[in-house]
Amino acid sequence: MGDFHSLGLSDWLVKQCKQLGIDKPTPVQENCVPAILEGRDCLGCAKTGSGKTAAFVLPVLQKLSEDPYGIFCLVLTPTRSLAYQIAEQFRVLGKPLGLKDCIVVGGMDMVTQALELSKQPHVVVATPGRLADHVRSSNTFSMRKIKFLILDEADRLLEQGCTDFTKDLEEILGTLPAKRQTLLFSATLTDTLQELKSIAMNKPFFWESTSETRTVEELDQRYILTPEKVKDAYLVHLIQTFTDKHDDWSIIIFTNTCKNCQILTMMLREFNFPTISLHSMMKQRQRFANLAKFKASVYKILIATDVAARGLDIPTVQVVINHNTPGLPKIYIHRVGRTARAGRNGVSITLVTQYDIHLVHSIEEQTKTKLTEYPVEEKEVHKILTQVNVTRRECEIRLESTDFDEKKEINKRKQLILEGKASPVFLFLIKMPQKHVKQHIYLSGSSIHLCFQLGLHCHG
Ligand SMILES: Nc1ncnc2c1ncn2[C@@H]1O[C@H](COP(=O)(O)OP(=O)(O)OP(=O)(O)O)[C@@H](O)[C@H]1O
Repeated sequence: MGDFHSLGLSDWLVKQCKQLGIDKPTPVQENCVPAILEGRDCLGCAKTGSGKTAAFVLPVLQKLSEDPYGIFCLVLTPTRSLAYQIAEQFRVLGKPLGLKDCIVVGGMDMVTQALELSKQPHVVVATPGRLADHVRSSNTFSMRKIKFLILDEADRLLEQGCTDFTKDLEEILGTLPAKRQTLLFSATLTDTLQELKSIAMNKPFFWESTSETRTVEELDQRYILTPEKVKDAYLVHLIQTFTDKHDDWSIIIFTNTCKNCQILTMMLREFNFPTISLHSMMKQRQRFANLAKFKASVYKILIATDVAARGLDIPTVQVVINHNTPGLPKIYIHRVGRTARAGRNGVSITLVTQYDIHLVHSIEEQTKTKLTEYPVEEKEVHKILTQVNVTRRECEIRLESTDFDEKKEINKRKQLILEGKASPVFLFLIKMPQKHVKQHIYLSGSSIHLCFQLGLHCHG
């Protein structure tokens, strides 16, 4: 393996890498950096935690230093926290350049962002929805001269999942010059490869790690077979044993819904575990604050939905627990990839019910790895079973007495509006005094819909 000089990077960049403890290029960097410096489009598919971010940040900074102007590079990424993380890498590695960056994500003030965009930053890191909003509503910035378009977690950006980015992407792509370099990176590219190839203009350089397995060797992948009703007791037991043995470990627990995330957080706190949550029903500032506290190890346990499954780079995370078995192997790959990063060791434990066994089989098939059983003293789990289940029930009741479900309903409506499926001028919410009845006045264009909502059911 060569060094960063031999890839064609300048002294100042090599020095910056050294300062970050990055001495030798990883295979994805070794292969993609020279191709990008040559001016080629690039598709890079490498395992989680293998340094894909620097594989695009370094050549972009090199080119930027040769001809600095704004806006030089646009990076698109599916989640807000990832946008901040990528911008941070640009900022740190590009410090000697006096790099100006701008982060454009939802949940933050649009006017401030518009102002920053108008100052022509060198690099814009954005989530597609919010950037498309700016493209539609503002003419104070131009991306007509960008040299680089980067899609990080490219397969997620291009797939048509619950958050469908394709419309926003089309809008953004329409404002970019045809002559540019397009770089696409992910740990799971193959599904959408054809689509990705058609987005890249030049004949792209394609690099995929040759390893047989899709997950890293340093990751010890385990499962626990458990009936649904005993899951939480296993979870509490696992955390107890990990925290008894290790002071400096952080744990990420993935679960399937925002509500479950909230309930598990409340429940683990009842057991005095320093727990914090991250999900899409939280305000953006709260999400950042929680993530920062977790990164700083103020809280050792993060309970998250898949909003945190991709890209997050937190070196202290030693354990990933899947409270539910992911339905798609690629979600599994990204989730467990939050540990065992950059050559470190890590453990993942997936709680599997009898209904999920087929999911484990398809995960094993895709990752080309066999999950092994995690040994647990069942007697210990049974000792805490009743206490755990009662605590969970209490937390559920406590959550029901808050406006959590109502917020969910409002978020759903906002999403519909954003997707253009409803186009209200305003959305008013009036709370009725009765315990379970809420009245929503909902102005859609010129017509007013009065929705009475009973619990979760909306009759409008
Ligand atoms: N050449 C290197 N040597 C050592 N560490 C590195 C090197 N390049 C990057 N790193 C570090 O490795 C960690 C993981 O890098 P990065 O977040 O870019 O991974 P990734 O491949 O994008 O993972 P994911 O697919 O999960 O997003 C980071 O902390 C980064 O600073």
